[in-house]
Amino acid sequence: MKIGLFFGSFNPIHIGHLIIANTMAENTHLEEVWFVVSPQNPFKKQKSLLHEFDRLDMVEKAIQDNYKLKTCDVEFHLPRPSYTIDTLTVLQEKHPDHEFGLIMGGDNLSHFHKWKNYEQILEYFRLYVYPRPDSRPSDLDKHPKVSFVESPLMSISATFIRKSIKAQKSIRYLVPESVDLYIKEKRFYL
Ligand SMILES: Nc1ncnc2c1ncn2[C@@H]1O[C@H](COP(=O)(O)OP(=O)(O)OP(=O)(O)O)[C@@H](O)[C@H]1O
Ligand SMILES: O=C(O)c1ccc[n+]([C@@H]2O[C@H](COP(=O)([O-])O)[C@@H](O)[C@H]2O)c1
Repeated sequence: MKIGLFFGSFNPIHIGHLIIANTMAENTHLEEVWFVVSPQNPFKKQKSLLHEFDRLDMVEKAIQDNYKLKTCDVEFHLPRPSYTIDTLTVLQEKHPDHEFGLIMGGDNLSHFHKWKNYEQILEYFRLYVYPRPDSRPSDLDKHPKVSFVESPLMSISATFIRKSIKAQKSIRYLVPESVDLYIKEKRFYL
């Protein structure tokens, strides 16, 4: 099976992530998209980073009615910070029959040359990139293993959502209703 691995902090998951995952599942050869929740991005040190279990719960609530979308908590059991090459090695060993590709936003492609063993990732895995406003052009834009999936640009970010919650503003429509209710119930990001 062809699986797209969508790595992220998802702090919290928002409709941008869901549109990206669905676009990839519908418009590429990928048959399923797995949301791989990362406990700790090597480049991000955030005070407002929720526990990984809470972020995973929100992803589960957001994707429950779409059979092509799944969650993956493999990085919960791996050393921190979460280096993608190590996770890919573990996943490929666990699932030798699956063909994995990586899904990311254009902002992550611009910084991809700083990732651990990025050349090795590109040797073995295809990258499916969703364009993001203000992403800087990258030398990898035309790499044979990199495919841009053309789709409408979205300015939405988890940072904007966290700021809105702190400022007591509604985040209705920016996240699925189930996630909005859960954030309110748990008083996250206040
Ligand atoms: N609006 C968007 N357009 C394109 N890609 C996006 C968008 N939002 C998130 N992504 C991509 O989704 C993946 C996970 O992103 P992440 O969980 O960091 O969300 P974020 O909104 O960028 O969060 P934050 O604002 O906290 O940095 C990354 O590959 C990121 O590039
Ligand atoms: O492996 C690396 O060197 C590396 C460097 C930066 C980011 N990543 C991963 O990229 C994913 C996107 O992170 P984020 O926080 O932008 O959602 C997340 O899974 C990180 O662990 C991985």
